[in-house]
Parts: sequence; C-alpha cells; structure tokens
Amino acid sequence: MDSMTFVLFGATGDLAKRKIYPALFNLYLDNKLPDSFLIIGVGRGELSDDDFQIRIKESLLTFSRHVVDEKHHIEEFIKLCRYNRLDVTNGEDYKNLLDVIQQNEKDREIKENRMFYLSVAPEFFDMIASNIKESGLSSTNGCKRLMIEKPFGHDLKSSQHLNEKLSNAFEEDEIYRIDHYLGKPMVQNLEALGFANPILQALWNNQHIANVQITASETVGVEARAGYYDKAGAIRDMVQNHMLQLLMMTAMHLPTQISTTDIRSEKIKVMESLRPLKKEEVVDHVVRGQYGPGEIQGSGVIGYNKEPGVATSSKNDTFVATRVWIDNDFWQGVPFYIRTGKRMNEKFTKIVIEFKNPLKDLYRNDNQNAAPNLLVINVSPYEGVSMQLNSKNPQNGNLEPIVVDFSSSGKDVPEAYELLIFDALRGDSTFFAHWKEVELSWQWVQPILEAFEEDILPLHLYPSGSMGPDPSNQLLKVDGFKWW
Ligand SMILES: NC(=O)C1=CN([C@@H]2O[C@H](COP(=O)(O)OP(=O)(O)OC[C@H]3O[C@@H](n4cnc5c(N)ncnc54)[C@H](OP(=O)(O)O)[C@@H]3O)[C@@H](O)[C@H]2O)C=CC1
Ligand SMILES: O=C1O[C@H](COP(=O)(O)O)[C@@H](O)[C@H](O)[C@H]1O
Repeated sequence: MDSMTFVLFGATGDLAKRKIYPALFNLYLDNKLPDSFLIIGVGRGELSDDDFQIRIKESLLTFSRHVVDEKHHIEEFIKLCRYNRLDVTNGEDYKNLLDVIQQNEKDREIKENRMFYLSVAPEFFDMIASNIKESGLSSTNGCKRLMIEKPFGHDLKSSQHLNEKLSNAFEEDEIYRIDHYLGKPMVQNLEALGFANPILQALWNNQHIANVQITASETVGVEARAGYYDKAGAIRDMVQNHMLQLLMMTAMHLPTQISTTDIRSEKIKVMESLRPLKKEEVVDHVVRGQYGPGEIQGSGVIGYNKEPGVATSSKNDTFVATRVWIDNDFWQGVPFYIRTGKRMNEKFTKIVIEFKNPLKDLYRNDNQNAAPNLLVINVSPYEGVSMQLNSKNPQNGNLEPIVVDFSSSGKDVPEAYELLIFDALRGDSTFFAHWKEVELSWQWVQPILEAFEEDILPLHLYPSGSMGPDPSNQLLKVDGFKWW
C-alpha cells in the first residue's frame, strides 16, 4: 500500500481512545498499514510526542483485543504516532501542521498521500474542511481523503448544507462517511451470503418472503451523552443512519458484479423505492417510546427523564419502531419492520427474514405446529446465521421447529473500525455512506422528525429492561406477524 500521513482531529477524544487507536494497532499487527505510515494526532492541549504516545499506549492496554501477547508491539506502534497542537478554529495552526507534514514527506521521500480523520464535534466539520483547503494541506501530488463520523447533519436541510461545504474542499469520492454498522463483519457478509448462495438468491423476493425484521436493541441508557442525545433521539441517532443502512444492505437487489458503484446504485434504488410517509401518516406506521425506570440484568435503573442533563419534561424518543414498504418489483407487498431502543432487555442486532408459510393453512386442522421458516442474521454481539426449519419429531410424529445454527463466536473477528479504516486506506469506499444515500435517508426521515416535533403521535413509556412499548407489538400484530 502507498505511504500515507494520517491526521487525526480529536486525537485526545473518547472515540479515538476507544476505537481508532485499537483499530490502527490491530491493522499494524496484521501488516495492513502502509509501509511508510505516520499518525499525527491534533488537539488544543500542549502535549509532547511522549505524552501523546503514553496516552495511546493506555488506550491500547484498555481497549485492544490483542494486548496480552503484544506489549512489545505496542512500543513499536506508538513510535508511528506524533502530536501536533492545533485549534481547529485557528487558520494559522493548519499552516504549521502543513510544515510538519511536508517536512516528514521530504525526509522520508514519500508521496503526499494524506488522510484527514475528523473525530470531533460535527459543528467543526465544515470549518476544518475549508481550513484544510485554505492552508494548502489538500494541495498534494498524491491523494487526499476525508473520513468523517456521524452525525451528518441534524435534518435534511442541515445535511445538505454540510455536504455543500464539504464538497468545496473534497470530491465525493474523497469523502469517507463512517457508518460503523457498515463495518460490522456480518453486515459486510450480507452481499456474500446472497451472492454465494443461489438457494437464498432464489428466495430473496416477495414471492417467498412474508416480512423482514431489523432490530438493534441496547441495554445502555443515554450514558453521559444527554447534551447530544436529547436533541437527536433514536430516530436521528440510529434510524436515519444505521437502521436504514441495514435496510439498504438487506433489500438491495444483488448486482451481477459486486463493485462499489453497483452496490451503491442498488442501495440508492432501495431508498428511492422506499414509500414516503406523509407527516399525518406517521402515527399509523411509527411507534415512539421513551424508557421509564426498570431493571437491567437484575439492577434497578432510572427513567430517561431522570437522567443527568435531561429535562423532566423531555419528550425525546429512546425507542422507535416503524413499518416501511419498498415499492419495487422485488419487495412490493412485503413489510419491513425496524426497531431500535435503549434500555431494552438484551443487547443485540439482528435481521430476521420470515418466509411465507403455506403449511400454516395445510395443517390448520391437524393440530400440527408448522412454524414459518426463518433466516436469522445475527449481526452482534455474536456474528452468525441460523435457519429455522420444520422437522418431524420421531417420538410423537409432530412437526417441530428446529434451528440450524452457524456462529462465528469465539473466533478472532475484526472490529468495525478496523475494517473501515483499512478500506479507506486502500481507497475502497464500498462500505461507506455515499452522499445520495445520506440525503435520501434524511428525506425519508424528515416527516417523522416533524411529526415528533409537533407531537402528532403519542410518546409511549416503556419499562427499562423490556422490549419497548406494547404498540410496537401491535404494529406487527395487525399484519398477522410478531417480532421474533
Ligand atoms: N464516542 C463515541 O463512541 C462516538 C463518537 N462519534 C462521533 O465522533 C466524534 C468525536 O466524538 P468523541 O471522541 O466522543 O468526542 P470527545 O468530546 O471525547 O472529543 C472531542 C475531541 O475534539 C477535540 N477538540 C474540541 N475542540 C477543539 C478545537 N477547538 N480544536 C481542536 N480540537 C478540538 C478535543 O481535543 P482537545 O480537547 O484536546 O482539544 C477532543 O479530542 C463526534 O462527531 C461524535 O459524534 C460517533 C460515534 C460514536
Ligand atoms: O452510533 C451509535 O451506535 C451505538 C450502538 O452501536 P453498537 O455497535 O454498540 O450497536 C449507540 O449506542 C449510540 O447511541 C449511537 O450513537
């Protein structure tokens, strides 16, 4: 891989500590970093390179999945890391950074390939991008790339505004918008599952599939993020990005060639076929909830509106369930249900494909138990695939559901950030969110945001430790289904 200078804005922050350094370290251990690679962390504090390297070491000892046998490699890895003081609001600081980078490129006689990773608050994104341009940091004889963390805007308008600003400094194919759900190994496996298994390919349509259910359930509450989360809610925090990306990856019609452009265009087609909701219709297709007090794994927890930083009167959504329709030839008539919430009774993300069940009517009067066939794609915490089939119990002759299970748990599976940073380093943007996908997602979500803001639909309280409010079950019940 070509040489690269990796500039990390927000190098002293939480995300860098928990995810980015461990991911870079794992890539280093797997020999997946460019031969000549320099990490320059920036922040406002006065840190020496040594101070910075000690911080990184601490982060690796706490968060890397590889530390026990690899302590000596940590010492080698941190030598790749330097610190540069920079206030993102100060144009002069970027010129100093340019001097440091140019000097290093000259000393090592390497190409001016530069990656800028923005792990900072979103209000800085456009300012940093334009300062990178103004200072000359982006005038290189190599490649320049921008990696940014969500949120990409707060609604449709602000996301369009942000994109306009970013595209003044970077071309679309130079922008790598991270959606860490796209980095989860099982999500990356979805295309292969369909592509490499004709049996699934043949069944992946409305003739055979009754409904699709996508759930991301969390046990954590708002944690220390009330400042951000109370303005975002589950709809912006999870649905607009992660959940719609899972929907696109599940519903896309597999292209004949698996190229970045083909996958993108199929994902965009899904979003273009998503039936739009009018604000007044939101109440019939969306359930919003907020967690109350309850119990998580045997311990009592407080309700959302008692959390530090949250107003008692907050009507913020910590749970959203919705029914969506994809109006194209493959999916016409198949409801997709999406559900996500905090303080639920279990932490998992999974996609369940429920197949049509003609046996239900056949065996109706026979006291037999013909359950629908289910394909369950477990995204996290354990990656795996299972299939629910029907089989005859030899003891009583009754049909019973059996589960054929594959789980990769226990294997050394790479982290999402590791896969994504590796892809960005080699210029592969398949598993990053393209602007068009982001824009169409905001467009679809916009009436829901407005309906929430105007309080058009009820906010259902659910006990912490449950699977959300009961109306979320009703959403499926009226269609003759249940959450699996
Ligand atoms: N933490 C997480 O799990 C996740 C975070 N994100 C996103 O990642 C981004 C970073 O989040 P997180 O790490 O949690 O944030 P933190 O608040 O922990 O860190 C913010 C970073 O920004 C730097 N910073 C703030 N102001 C300036 C400034 N004027 N000039 C230079 N640097 C500045 C700080 O450096 P210093 O104070 O040293 O100057 C610090 O390194 C955000 O966009 C967030 O939404 C996305 C998904 C998950
Ligand atoms: O982006 C986010 O994701 C996490 C959930 O991610 P997971 O990988 O643990 O499933 C969520 O807790 C957070 O609120 C949100 O910002």
